[in-house]
Amino acid sequence: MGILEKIAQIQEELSRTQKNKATEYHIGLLKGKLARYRRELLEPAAGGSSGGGQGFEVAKAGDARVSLIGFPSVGKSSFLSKVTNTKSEAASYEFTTLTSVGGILEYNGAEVQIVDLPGIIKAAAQGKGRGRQVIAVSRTSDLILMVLDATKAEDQRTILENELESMGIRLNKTRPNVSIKLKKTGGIKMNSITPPKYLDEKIVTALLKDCKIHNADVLVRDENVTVDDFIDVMNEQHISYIKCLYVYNKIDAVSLEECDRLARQPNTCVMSCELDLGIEDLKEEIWRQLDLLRIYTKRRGVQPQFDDPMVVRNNSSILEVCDSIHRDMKNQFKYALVWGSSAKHSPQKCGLSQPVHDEDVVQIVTK
Ligand SMILES: Nc1nc2c(ncn2[C@@H]2O[C@H](COP(=O)(O)OP(=O)(O)OP(=O)(O)O)[C@@H](O)[C@H]2O)c(=O)[nH]1
Ligand SMILES: [K+]
Ligand SMILES: [Mg+2]
Repeated sequence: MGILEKIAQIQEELSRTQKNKATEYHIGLLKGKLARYRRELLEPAAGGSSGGGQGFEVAKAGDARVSLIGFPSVGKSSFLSKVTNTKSEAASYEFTTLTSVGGILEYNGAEVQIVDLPGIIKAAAQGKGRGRQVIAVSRTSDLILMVLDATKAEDQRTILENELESMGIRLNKTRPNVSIKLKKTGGIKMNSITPPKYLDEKIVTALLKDCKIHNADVLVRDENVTVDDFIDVMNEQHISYIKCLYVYNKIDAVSLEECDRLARQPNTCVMSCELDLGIEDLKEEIWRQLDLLRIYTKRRGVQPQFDDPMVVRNNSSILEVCDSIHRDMKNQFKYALVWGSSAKHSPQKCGLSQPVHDEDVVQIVTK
């Protein structure tokens, strides 16, 4: 039996197994097996390309990457052409775009790479259409824009979420707070801060043994960790936690009430590429979600260039600022002077580990 059939068989068994206390354990095991087969399916064949496909993937550029995921003809290419200088062909027929196309959106002095992708369809994760390549690219992004058609049925969003989910992408979720430490002997032990509500040592042991792990210390730091979360941590190398913003396009074609209803959902923006509605709000929301920091570097006695910030990721420190200036900078570093909200007094003298905030002014003093 091939992997696809095995997956189908487990999915079928899961769908006909009633969920209750008595079947909980069995369902957990089935899910563990499902994750294992999916992982096998996604592992690149020896000597083959790593999922992106030859010539499919665009090179990374800019300070962050945003991918456009959606069904055919929802307006992904129209959006790329609208917010960047790159033109991606848009047309009324499906699958107009057949490869990935990258463009740069300039916002608040940052360069955000927007990647337009072919439309994906149901069963993309099983190899239908360009689905797997598209999902492989989306895995490399900092934010997924799930582009939806405001005129289409509600289930488009769930179908896409399921496709991404089955390829190991977790949207708007943080990594479950569990650690698995492999050992040479001693069997499997589970410890926790407060007893987990949805996990016990029996299921944890069975899941690990199914993956040929017989000795490990499991530490559950969050009582709400589920069996699915635990399976994700077991398959960690294949799971990506990525932010997602849901974007309904074509609001020019729905009623005001419908538009209002869509816009009220969490993590959601609405727009019309055709009538140029909501585009500026969406750019602002993309900026907010990416959580980038603008740092103005200055030389001694010279005003910083406020129109040309250096952009670093959230949770960066002076070290990352140094690395962005020059690969060798940290070796010549003596101290930094910082003006702005991260400084206790202005300027504050600090070392490499000092965290920076958005719009800090930084002067690096070298040896
Ligand atoms: N009414 C309306 N039509 C739009 C809007 N944006 C795009 N369209 C139309 O929708 C059709 C598809 O647009 P594309 O940008 O090609 O969509 P896509 O998602 O890139 O499609 P594929 O590349 O085929 O997956 C085109 O005919 C566009 O003119 C909009 O805001 N409102
Ligand atoms: K199209
Ligand atoms: Mg397109």
